[in-house]
Amino acid sequence: MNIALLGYGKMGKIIERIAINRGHSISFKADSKTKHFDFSNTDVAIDFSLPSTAVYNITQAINANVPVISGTTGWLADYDKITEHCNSNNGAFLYASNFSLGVNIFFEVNRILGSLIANYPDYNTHIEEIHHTQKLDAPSGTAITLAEGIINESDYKNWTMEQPKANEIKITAKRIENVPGTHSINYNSDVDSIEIKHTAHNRSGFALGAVIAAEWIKNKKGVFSMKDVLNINA
Ligand SMILES: NC(=O)C1=CN([C@@H]2O[C@H](COP(=O)(O)OP(=O)(O)OC[C@H]3O[C@@H](n4cnc5c(N)ncnc54)[C@H](O)[C@@H]3O)[C@@H](O)[C@H]2O)C=CC1
Ligand SMILES: O=C(O)C1=N[C@H](C(=O)O)C[C@H](O)C1
Repeated sequence: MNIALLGYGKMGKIIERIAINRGHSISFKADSKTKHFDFSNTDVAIDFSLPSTAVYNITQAINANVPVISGTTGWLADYDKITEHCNSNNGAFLYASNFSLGVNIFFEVNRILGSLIANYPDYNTHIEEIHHTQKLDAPSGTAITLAEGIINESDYKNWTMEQPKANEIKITAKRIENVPGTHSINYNSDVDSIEIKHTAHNRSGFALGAVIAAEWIKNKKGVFSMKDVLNINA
């Protein structure tokens, strides 16, 4: 399969290596200097770029009738606009805040724990994410997905990075040199605490998940998530 890399930074380079190891070719690589995207020899596009460029990149791929997956975070205010554009053009699009298998399992554990603790209001909920210092957005897309997972199972209505109100989940974002991505959810009461945590040791898990998603979406139409790729029905 021929893959276009929309974004050739830390993630784009690892995706290239894993895609080639799995027998794929790179049709073109776009970075901040690329003026024109030539999708003529592309089966699937993979966008890992910047919060400010993801919407443009995804739109270009959809307009060229090329299935596109995006791992770029920090642009989700436009998610509904993109899914409408995809559906009205009979395109194929998949966004995941985190492509790693481990985090997608973690999302399910988070959801189940959130639904269990929802019955016990003595526990205070706190999400913490830690990333490298080059990260442009905060909180991380993964932390937002984790918060939404808990909100869907409980009386929480929102997340915040400020002082939380009673129905808000507090998210703390820390930036530390070279950390690929660590997420933990802590439930704390006066008598005990429960914590679940996912630690990425490097970026290969994200990149492998993105290539697997690209292989999966080829020849499909619609808007998808990693639940579809990994066949998670929980
Ligand atoms: N969903 C997931 O599993 C993961 C998501 N991410 C997200 O992916 C994004 C990229 O992460 P990194 O590769 O670490 O960042 P990076 O800063 O290393 O790379 C971004 C690349 O985008 C390029 N770029 C800038 N303008 C562009 C344009 N108009 N078109 C195409 N490319 C352009 C830059 O030249 C740079 O090479 C971030 O939003 C990050 O949060 C990162 C890791 C995993
Ligand atoms: O910017 C990163 O590096 C990462 N971004 C994603 C996010 O915002 O959740 C996924 C991963 O944690 C690495």
